[in-house]
Amino acid sequence: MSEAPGTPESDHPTAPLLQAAAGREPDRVPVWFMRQAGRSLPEYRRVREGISMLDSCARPELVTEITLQPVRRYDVDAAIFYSDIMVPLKAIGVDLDIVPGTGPVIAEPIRDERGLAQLRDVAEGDLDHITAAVQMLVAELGPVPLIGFCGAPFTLASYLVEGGPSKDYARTKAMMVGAPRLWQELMERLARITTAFLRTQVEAGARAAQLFDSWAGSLSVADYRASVMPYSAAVLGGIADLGVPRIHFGVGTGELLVSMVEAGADVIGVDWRIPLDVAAGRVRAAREDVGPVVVQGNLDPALLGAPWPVLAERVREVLRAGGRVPGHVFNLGHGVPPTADPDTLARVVELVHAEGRSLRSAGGVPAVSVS
Ligand SMILES: Cc1c2[nH]c(c1CCC(=O)O)Cc1[nH]c(c(CCC(=O)O)c1C)Cc1[nH]c(c(CCC(=O)O)c1C)Cc1[nH]c(c(C)c1CCC(=O)O)C2
Repeated sequence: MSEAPGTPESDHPTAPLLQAAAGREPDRVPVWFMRQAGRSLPEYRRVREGISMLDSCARPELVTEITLQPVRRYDVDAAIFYSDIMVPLKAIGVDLDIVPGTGPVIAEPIRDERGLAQLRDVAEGDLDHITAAVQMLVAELGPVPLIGFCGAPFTLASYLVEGGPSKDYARTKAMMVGAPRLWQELMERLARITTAFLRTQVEAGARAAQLFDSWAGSLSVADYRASVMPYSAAVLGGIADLGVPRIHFGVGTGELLVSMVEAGADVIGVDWRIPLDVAAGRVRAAREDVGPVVVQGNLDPALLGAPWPVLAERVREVLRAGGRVPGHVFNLGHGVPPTADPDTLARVVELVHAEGRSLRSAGGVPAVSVS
């Protein structure tokens, strides 16, 4: 943690991602894809051969190569650090694996006070491989900003309590409402661990940070606000001093967007279930004090398999809706599916860059000029 924070805007003031995140109008609509690095790319499958997911995350040269692969292939406006939300837990010694085709699996799920002992704070040296990987990466990336990320406490808790992926999060929610003190302790520990993971990435050179609360959309607003939001707010607040834009994302969060912004987002990630301008409108209507809302999203990833003319029209629709919001970062509504055709993603990037600006101005709302 001896690294001084970078100078996020001043060294590359024109990075479109950072401009859009600040509510300015860049020369082109920035675009990147969640899970742009990974199994949809043949070059990824090649370098991962015979190496487990978690091992690959512990090798800085491999992390660098895999993170760069989509940047080389597509003209995306950001790289996202190749890692996993479970990596900081692995780094503090939690016995877990990432099982191909299943996802994260926990050897001893956390169900009581005793289980909590697995979650110690991050100590000096635990995240050195993360620092090394980020430093190696930013040296190669040049002007393309790196986005650091972490899983939000609720999404991580869902894996730790269930023991693996879940459809209903039944044990997690039962603990949340039935054992509030245990829940609080679990969430506080996770907030500290994930904050350390995120700070490490930003201090090593990441120029934006995304909090993935992928499964928060399973919660009611009341439960989210009472039992989840304070801990996400602690993570987002815990990196506020670093001065990088914070993106807050979840799936199925139409009802939670206002609370997620309140938790501390500079950019709100939106899935495909709600148009971007409607999402921004909800936030502004509820919270006039939050300032210009910047959105990220929100093409339905399933549509990547549709015939190009149909898909292209849907991309334009997203750009028009984003054009009615003061800042838009184009993305999918969730991660790139493993079956996605990389050539299709390349065409989406081209289209966003070619038509994004004019579709934005056709959208109807004058650009907010900050500078
Ligand atoms: C769901 C899941 C997790 N971890 C894993 C899964 C997938 C299980 C499967 O489908 O086989 C395991 C995993 N995670 C990752 C990989 C390798 C790459 C790939 O499969 O594309 C694999 C095999 C990279 C990753 N995993 C993650 C990233 C970073 C985010 C990104 O690239 O956008 C990467 C490269 C983050 C992650 N990791 C997890 C979540 C919920 C998130 C947040 C993003 C989301 O909701 O999809 C838990």
